[in-house]
Amino acid sequence: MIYTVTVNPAIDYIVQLKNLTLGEVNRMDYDNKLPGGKGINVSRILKELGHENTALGFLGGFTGDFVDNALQGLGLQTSFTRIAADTRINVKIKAQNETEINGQGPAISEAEVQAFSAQFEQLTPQDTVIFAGSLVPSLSNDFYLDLIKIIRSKGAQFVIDTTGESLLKTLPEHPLVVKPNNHELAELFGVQLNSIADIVANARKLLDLGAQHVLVSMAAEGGLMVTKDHVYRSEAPKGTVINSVGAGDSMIAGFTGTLTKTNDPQEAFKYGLACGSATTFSEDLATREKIEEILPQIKITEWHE
Ligand SMILES: Nc1ncnc2c1ncn2[C@@H]1O[C@H](COP(=O)(O)OP(=O)(O)OP(=O)(O)O)[C@@H](O)[C@H]1O
Ligand SMILES: O=P(O)(O)OC[C@@]1(O)O[C@H](CO)[C@@H](O)[C@@H]1O
Repeated sequence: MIYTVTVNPAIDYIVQLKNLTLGEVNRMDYDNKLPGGKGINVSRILKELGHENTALGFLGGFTGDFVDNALQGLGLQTSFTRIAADTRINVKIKAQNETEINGQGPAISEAEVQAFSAQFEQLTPQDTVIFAGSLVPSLSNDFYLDLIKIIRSKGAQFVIDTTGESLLKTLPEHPLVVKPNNHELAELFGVQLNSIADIVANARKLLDLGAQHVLVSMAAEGGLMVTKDHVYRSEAPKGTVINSVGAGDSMIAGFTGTLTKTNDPQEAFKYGLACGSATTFSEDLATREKIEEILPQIKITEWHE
């Protein structure tokens, strides 16, 4: 079973207007509320692809009820821990350009954390846990790492989509895959990445530090997969960009779902790329139909120095 963990879910409040003028009263042309949070997005794409999964995390208040109902409506399997405080609302403004205003997230009590963490005792070596998204301020920076240690003690795999020090700390526990984008990779090692060779050299550092597979996403430039013996590259298919929210989550879902099913990293990379682009070309997250439309356009080649 694949589990996704969204510690800090959200209602993604999508607001569309032609022009946003700061300091003025602006009127929306269109708005929509979607269940959001990176792990939840991963779960939604996994489900589209037919990979059985359960979404875990914390939900509270009327906003938490909204997210829960929306996920039930989508037919997602969930096991969220209820909390007293309200789940956050993240504002996504689509005007001349895209602006996101994400909430910090609710406080989570020690008892709520205990109830959540107890679920990890049931894991088996057949399970994979995907952590994605920010922590809430009341949790320690080692929250993911402590859970990862439990996961590894059960022989299960984990995937983590985070950045900076929080990512580096998890590498000795051998994540199945990590997926920084090229900017995050540069920041992680305090370097400038001026060429594919630079990106590959720094992605290799993540392998050396313990990651089993490294993907580097490069938005409209496509992506790279770096393994011990090979580097694969793909351009991104061309299309009209409608929504960039969730492209990275979709890539993680496509890659991890396919890898755990087929054990074929190249096939998994292909699905990851197709899911990322399919979401970019959709209003909400990609549907299976859109992913299947994009899949034949993905061409992976081996990259050599
Ligand atoms: N403009 C685009 N055109 C085509 N494909 C895209 C585009 N943007 C993203 N993708 C696809 O989605 C993948 C993931 O996107 P990106 O590199 O933006 O991840 P990210 O920075 O984690 O995204 P986000 O945080 O916005 O979800 C890319 O590797 C690419 O395959
Ligand atoms: O604040 P975080 O947890 O880093 O990111 C949360 C978020 O921006 O990520 C998703 C897109 O990747 C959205 O659904 C959600 O609002």
